[in-house]
Amino acid sequence: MKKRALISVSDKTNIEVLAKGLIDNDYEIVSTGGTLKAIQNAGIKARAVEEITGFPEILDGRVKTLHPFIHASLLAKRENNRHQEQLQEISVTPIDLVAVNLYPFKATLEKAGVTEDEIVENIDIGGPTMLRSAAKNYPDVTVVVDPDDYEAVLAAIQTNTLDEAKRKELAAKVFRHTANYDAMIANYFTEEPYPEVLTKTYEKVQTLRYGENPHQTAAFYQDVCHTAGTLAGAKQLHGKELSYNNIQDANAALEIIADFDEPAAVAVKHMNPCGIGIGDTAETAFAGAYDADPVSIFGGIVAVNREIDVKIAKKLSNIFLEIVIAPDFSDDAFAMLTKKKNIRLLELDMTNGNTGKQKITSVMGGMLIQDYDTGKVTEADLEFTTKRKPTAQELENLLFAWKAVKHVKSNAIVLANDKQTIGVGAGQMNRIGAANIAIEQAGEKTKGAVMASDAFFPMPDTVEAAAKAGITAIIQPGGSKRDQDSIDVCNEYGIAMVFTGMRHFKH
Ligand SMILES: NC(=O)c1ncn([C@@H]2O[C@H](COP(=O)(O)O)[C@@H](O)[C@H]2O)c1NC=O
Repeated sequence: MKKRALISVSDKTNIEVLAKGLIDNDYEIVSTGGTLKAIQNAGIKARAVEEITGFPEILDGRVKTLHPFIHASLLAKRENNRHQEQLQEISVTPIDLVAVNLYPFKATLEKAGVTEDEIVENIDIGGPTMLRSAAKNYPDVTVVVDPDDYEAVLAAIQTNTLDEAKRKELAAKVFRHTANYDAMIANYFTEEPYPEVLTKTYEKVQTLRYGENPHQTAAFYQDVCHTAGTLAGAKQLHGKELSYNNIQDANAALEIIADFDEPAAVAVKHMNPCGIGIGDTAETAFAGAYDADPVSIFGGIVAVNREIDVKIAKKLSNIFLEIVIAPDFSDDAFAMLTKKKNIRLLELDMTNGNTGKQKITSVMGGMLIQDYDTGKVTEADLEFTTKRKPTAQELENLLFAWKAVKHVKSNAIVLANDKQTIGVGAGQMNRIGAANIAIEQAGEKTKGAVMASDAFFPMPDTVEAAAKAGITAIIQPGGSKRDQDSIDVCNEYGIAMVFTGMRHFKH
């Protein structure tokens, strides 16, 4: 007796290859409306599903294969006599292979000007139902959801090697596929940012050579939707594959640059900025980021939010860098940078600053989710706490330093002057420790510079250290029981201190 295959596909790629291969291997084909037409147009024999069900396609295609005859023929166990008798009682022939792919829900969501109706109509119901029935019955039924698998499946049929293990692999792929599909639909319907069940879904971008260290395995996954403006949406123009640490650092660079509208450049090492510069042009911004710490930038990652021209490329070429990210590279800049085999160049339109809505951190046994820290302060938000108010120049530096310190691991202190960071104290277990590192790094440049602290000063020691180093203005959240002690020290040394009322912890 001939075997029976049911083909019902939205993406009709290579459908004739599959259909012909099956016919050559003594299958008969049953198919739905558009798929049947495509198969018959290729000169291949196939029967309409209505012939099997005795029921017409109705409700504009909402019901075509949703029929007990179809699901009985998919779910009946071959070794189960009762199942076989019941099939005979209703005169239904078992189906041995199912090739189904689903209505393009994701592509529909991403279509410009799409209507709610169109989105809802692209929720496939009959397809997943057949896929799941066939996958559940994998010991007896082969299920193919991916057109890329047609050839391998045909080859296995041909060589009689389509065993239960292979059918189980195909079934697992189906359940991952339908879970991903349903998660996209669930997320489309869900407005609640923290629903009782979280159905995030990700697709693999690449298996990485190793993780944070060579003895760890790793892979990079991207959100199935919304990758525009993110690292996952970047185009790699040159260089070898990104590593796990590259991805983390590049992401940190993008999160920082997203906070700046004006020309800005950032150099990142180990997820902390070692230099941030802004300016009237990308060239001056990069000069600032470079001069901020010409030592640490070595082996780092640079992101610039404007086109990289040949002048910047020349400077970049003089340093060993892992990655350069920019919205564009001029032709001569690209030619110059690509002479370096090891540098990776990523093109990314970062103007919309899309870092994604939520930040996820894994913890043992679960995960934490929070909004991205998109908090911003302007002059109007500041509380002027000291006798001396900051000058216009100091104020500009303070607001710049505040943007920078937000992206430094806590406890964080940033010193800045003249549109560039000059000292960064990151990730210390006490605030004075972070301040001392920043002050030491800035050296003589501290004179007349400003200081930003990501959280309040629990005691006035950091202010005292700032005063001794020649810092003239400080920005910090305020809110400590001992704020007044810090204010008193500022007044003693003529330092202008402002409170933001907003904390920027980053762990
Ligand atoms: N409603 C049903 O009974 C049904 N059965 C199969 N489909 C889908 O219809 C598509 C194929 O349709 P056609 O062969 O008419 O182009 C496939 O993506 C398949 O998953 C259905 N459509 C949606 O639910």
